[in-house]
Amino acid sequence: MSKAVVFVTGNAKKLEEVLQIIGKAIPLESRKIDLPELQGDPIEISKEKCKLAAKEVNGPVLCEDTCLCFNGLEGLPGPYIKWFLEKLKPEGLYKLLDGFPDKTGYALCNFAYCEGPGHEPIVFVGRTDGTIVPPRGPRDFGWDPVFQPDGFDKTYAELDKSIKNQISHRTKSLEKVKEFFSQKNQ
Ligand SMILES: O=c1nc[nH]c2c1ncn2[C@H]1C[C@H](O)[C@@H](COP(=O)(O)OP(=O)(O)OP(=O)(O)O)O1
Ligand SMILES: [Mg+2]
Repeated sequence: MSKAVVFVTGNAKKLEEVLQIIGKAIPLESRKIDLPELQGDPIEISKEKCKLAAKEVNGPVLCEDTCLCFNGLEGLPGPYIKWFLEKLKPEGLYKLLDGFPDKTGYALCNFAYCEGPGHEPIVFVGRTDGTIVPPRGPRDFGWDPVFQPDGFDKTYAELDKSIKNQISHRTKSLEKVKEFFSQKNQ
């Protein structure tokens, strides 16, 4: 019998969304562990984060790392968005682009799956393109108020949760995770 997969995150809002998106497609347990904020290439970060999670849990784990990338800033803040958001708040994120005419950007979610300690993680990339705008909408989840996905006139924060969950970076990554598990369990 295969062991349950543990989704490791320290972020309750992330967990909430993951459970909404994944439904019953993958039976998940969750574990609240604050994994280190690594630096470098986003794919490498999610792999290393997942290895650390697998070590902590000593079994199969999923985790993800989320980036918000500004095209005008060559992809920054990217994986460092957590600290930028914490210090600058949503207003400051938009102001960062003062002097940069290109306000486009993208949200990136890299899920990683690791079978257990010593195994190489597999990464599933999900990306949603959009524009960085002055903050609008509820403040309950991260940088949602400043990200307006392409094709919508509302920010992630203003959109119905069900709409965000149809088009988000997280959903696109999880579609690939679901596909992987459905093949694996055949
Ligand atoms: O859909 C999202 N909409 C808005 N904001 C979001 C979203 N997803 C993550 N975020 C925020 C949380 C954190 O400030 C940063 C990502 O950093 P990231 O390290 O991946 O998340 P975290 O440290 O909160 O949780 P974890 O324990 O899973 O690493 O962007
Ligand atoms: Mg983190």
